[in-house]
Amino acid sequence: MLTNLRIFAMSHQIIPSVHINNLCCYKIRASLKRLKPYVLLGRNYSSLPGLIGNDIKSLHSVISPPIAKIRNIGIMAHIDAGKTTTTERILYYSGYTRSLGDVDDGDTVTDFMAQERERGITIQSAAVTFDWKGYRVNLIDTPGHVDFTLEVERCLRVLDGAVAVFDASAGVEAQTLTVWRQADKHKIPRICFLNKMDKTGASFKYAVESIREKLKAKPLLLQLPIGEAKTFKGLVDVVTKEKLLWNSNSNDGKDFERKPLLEVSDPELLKETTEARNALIEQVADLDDEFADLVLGEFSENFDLLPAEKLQNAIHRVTLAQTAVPVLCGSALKNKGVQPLLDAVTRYLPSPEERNYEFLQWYKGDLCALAFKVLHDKQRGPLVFMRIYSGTIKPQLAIHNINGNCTERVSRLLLPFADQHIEISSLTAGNIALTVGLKHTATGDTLVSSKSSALAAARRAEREGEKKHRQNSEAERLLLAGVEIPEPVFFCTIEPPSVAKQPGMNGLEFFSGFSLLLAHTQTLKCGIIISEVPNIQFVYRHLDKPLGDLTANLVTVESGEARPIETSSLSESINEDAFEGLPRGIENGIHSAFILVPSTNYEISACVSRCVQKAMKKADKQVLEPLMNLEVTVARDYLSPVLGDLAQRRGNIQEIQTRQDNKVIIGFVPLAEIMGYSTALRTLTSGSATFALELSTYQAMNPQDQNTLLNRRSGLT
Ligand SMILES: Nc1nc2c(ncn2[C@@H]2O[C@H](COP(=O)(O)OP(=O)(O)OP(=O)(O)O)[C@@H](O)[C@H]2O)c(=O)[nH]1
Repeated sequence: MLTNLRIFAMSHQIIPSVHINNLCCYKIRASLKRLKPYVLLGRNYSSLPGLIGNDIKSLHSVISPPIAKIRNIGIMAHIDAGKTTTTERILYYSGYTRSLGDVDDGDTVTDFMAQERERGITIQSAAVTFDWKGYRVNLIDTPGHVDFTLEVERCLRVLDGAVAVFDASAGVEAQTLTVWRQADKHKIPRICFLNKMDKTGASFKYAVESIREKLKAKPLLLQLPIGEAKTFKGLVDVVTKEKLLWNSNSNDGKDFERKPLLEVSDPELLKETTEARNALIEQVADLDDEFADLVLGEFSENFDLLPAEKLQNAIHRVTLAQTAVPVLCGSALKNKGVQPLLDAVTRYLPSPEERNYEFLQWYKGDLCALAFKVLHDKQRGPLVFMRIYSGTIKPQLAIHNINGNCTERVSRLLLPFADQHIEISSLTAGNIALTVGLKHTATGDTLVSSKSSALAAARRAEREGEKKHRQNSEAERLLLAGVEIPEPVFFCTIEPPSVAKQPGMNGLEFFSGFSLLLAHTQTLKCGIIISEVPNIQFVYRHLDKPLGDLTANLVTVESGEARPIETSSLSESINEDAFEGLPRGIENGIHSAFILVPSTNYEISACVSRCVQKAMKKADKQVLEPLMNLEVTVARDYLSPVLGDLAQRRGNIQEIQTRQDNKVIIGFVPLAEIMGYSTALRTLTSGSATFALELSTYQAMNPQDQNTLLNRRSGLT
């Protein structure tokens, strides 16, 4: 099937074949969102010369801040946890916007793509740069859909720290697990923000427990909520023993007061906070020897005397070592808790120089950058987002692309602010830059100042490698690791709806370097709209067991009669590896036959195909199909119909958990049975359920299902 599809793509050269690498995670939310028609930005971001808008405070004041003052941060979470809302508040409080954007109204800065506005979800990561209390924060808003896991991965690998946002009523959800694992892979220090503390069902305790249990992380409770759900009105800072209350008359949350907890006014809260602080001190002391010495020495008699700063420094070290995660809480929507979150970002997450990037020593201050995202701008051409690890980048600088082995020139250098960009004259290590003029740079490419600089770095890396007796190849040592693309589970062919749209398809060739996204709306980012995704094919596999002998008979067909002209046989047992190459081998054979024997007519192709089918039928084959992990969160009332539906889809339910008022169904389902599930689930549950899917494994199909599949494939049914 796979081979056939590829043959199809090959023989129709105008029709590119695209592999969709995303595992699907559909979430039923459209009904919950007020889908507004696309509106232009309500705010003006570009009215002043130099691309900078009225609403944006000048960034020119500190173009290249000291590296210790830089924070490259990502916000990651499950869909709908409130990343975009939190980002909007961050931009507002940091002074770069003058009004609060609202995802429900479709006017946020970070969700600037029309599609994102319409659909109310974050598809494309937008890099945003702002300042907070003397720190430069480069913030990448990462998407929450598993569909866009690749986007998340691209962004995560250039971050020095991340904020994981949770819906406090749901705790750790399926996608949080995925992004958490990705952050683990890239060793990114994190802090947790329990958002939506105002929401019905919000539970600080439940959310903290789920972090402990599901993420296997050690939560450091730096704050406690004052009230929950409807009664949520503020926070307690456990480290300083202060309460933070937001002025109920202020509708933007800018005004809040920080007051020490006093025995006279808050005896209960003070007691609770003192206990929480003592527990925190003990927990941190267990993880940090320096702090343990301090606590056990000077302050062992009375933890109250321990200065907040000493505790904060120890929390910073523990966060960096990733032995525990600070936990904060609030409600972005109700404008509570975001400023303390920003303080925590600058206080606990690392600066670029605190990350241990081994390769930096080989570049010795020369330019070394990683292209982590490429966008295509109609006017400016490719825009390359890059993280600068060492050296300085300037406009008109020629830079060498190690992966592409080419040198090209940066024409302009920009600082990214959502879809607005500020032109600058240089940018140093630790920053995230946006460059114009690099036409051959693709996502994942390593960029250095020159070929000779790359060679010098390679020599240093080699010497270091010898010292450490490492086996890495030169390329491995020199290149920053590329983005790992998950194994595809779908293949499809994309055709333009008409010849007129054909030129637009040429954009597909950019996909190797640009972001490939196939959204539910089937709108490709390069601007091609296709009405539906045709020919979606699942990837089936064949079991690794001997398949027996194969014989291919070549026959001629005369007057409807087949007359054997050649018989060739493979007498050895064939295992999976050989088998996988077999269809391609036969295909190649056919092509060669046409070339070598021009007189042979087209019947040979059909004949060989029948031969192979016959031979394969004789062989003892087993088809493996992709099996997905499925997690459905559904209100109790709808549990039965959802279970009934899953049974019909060959679902295998492992566990049904209770989460607040909801049931969480955990199990497996074959991918082939789950297509169109979002619509079915929406209908079954009146739009109240959500689900997440992830590839689990490939499982053997039972003989009946396998027969049905093979018959369908061979056109018999
Ligand atoms: N009650 C409550 N709702 C919130 C809060 N923060 C966000 N929301 C709502 O939750 C929904 C999702 O918010 P977003 O900010 O779009 O969430 P997101 O995580 O960016 O979602 P994606 O972009 O799809 O990944 C919206 O309807 C918000 O209004 C909060 O603190 N409390």
